[in-house]
Amino acid sequence: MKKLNKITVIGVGLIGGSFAKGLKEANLVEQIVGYGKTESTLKQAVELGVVDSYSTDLAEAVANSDLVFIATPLGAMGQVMMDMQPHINENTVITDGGSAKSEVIALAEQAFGRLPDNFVPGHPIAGKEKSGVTAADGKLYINHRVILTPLATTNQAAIALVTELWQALGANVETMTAQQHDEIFAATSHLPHLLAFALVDMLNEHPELGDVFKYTAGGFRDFTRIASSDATMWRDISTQNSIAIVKWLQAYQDELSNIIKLVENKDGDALFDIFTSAKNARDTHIVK
Ligand SMILES: NC(=O)c1ccc[n+]([C@@H]2O[C@H](COP(=O)([O-])OP(=O)(O)OC[C@H]3O[C@@H](n4cnc5c(N)ncnc54)[C@H](O)[C@@H]3O)[C@@H](O)[C@H]2O)c1
Ligand SMILES: O=C(O)C(=O)C[C@]1(C(=O)O)C=C[C@@H](O)C=C1
Repeated sequence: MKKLNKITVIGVGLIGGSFAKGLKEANLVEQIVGYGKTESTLKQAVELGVVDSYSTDLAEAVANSDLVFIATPLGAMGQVMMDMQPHINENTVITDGGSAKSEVIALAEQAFGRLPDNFVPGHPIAGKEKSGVTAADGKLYINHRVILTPLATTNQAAIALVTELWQALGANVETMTAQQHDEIFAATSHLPHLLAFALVDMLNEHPELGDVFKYTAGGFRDFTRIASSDATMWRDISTQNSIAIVKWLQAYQDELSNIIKLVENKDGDALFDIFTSAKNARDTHIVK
């Protein structure tokens, strides 16, 4: 692809930093500028070679940018877009990396008065339980999906540019509606994170178990790695995608209620069928 002049990353943490670092490593942009809340983080981003420079002035950071990537926690995106709106050039493509999409689209409509044709909502399906610029990794997106949720009015050239950039980072880009996205990722990503947080919190709240974490092993570690994820990020996802998340939490509660009954009744055959069906599904679709 043609080398771009300037990209601005707002929120230079794990997701924004990995995007910037990957593009720098691929030598696809003349200048990547970081903007964020904390100047020390931005300085560190330059020192780590994640961005070329930074600005603490949003107007300066977005001026004449080819593309602005918003990678703050979801709860900060509405204000960021409002603050950015008076300064952004109408040819600048705007995209984001937020983990829930319908609310971001509604916030963009509010901030800009109408949804900008150059706004391409997105979500990389890659990450880790670590956050911050020190966790940024230019290879994070290789062989991972990126979901774009453009609207019928979204500019095709803007979609093409965002697609090309993600592909240059090694990602596989797919498109769906924001509603489909929020439903699917409530089930496959948001639900497991809430379950992991709930399990660790529950055991932590039972002092009668003593030093219970001392006795955890691989199974617990695998199940709960994501309970080390950032609390701000997951608070914002839970509140912005609450309807879909509640639906899937309730479905899980129903499944658990059924399993409780089967365990109480020592119904080994029914439990065996559930475990076999789950193992087959996981072995077929996930474990390669
Ligand atoms: N962590 C993951 O696994 C993952 C995966 C996919 C998408 N996401 C999404 O990406 C976004 C960023 O997540 P992350 O894991 O990179 O978080 P992070 O904490 O690593 O980075 C967020 C950055 O945003 C900055 N920031 C916070 N408020 C700001 C504000 N008001 N203005 C400017 N900068 C601000 C922080 O200082 C930090 O540098 C979130 O919306 C999250 O839902 C995260
Ligand atoms: O691998 C992890 O640690 C992640 O949490 C990444 C993960 C997920 O797989 O659910 C988490 C949230 C995102 O929005 C996308 C990806």
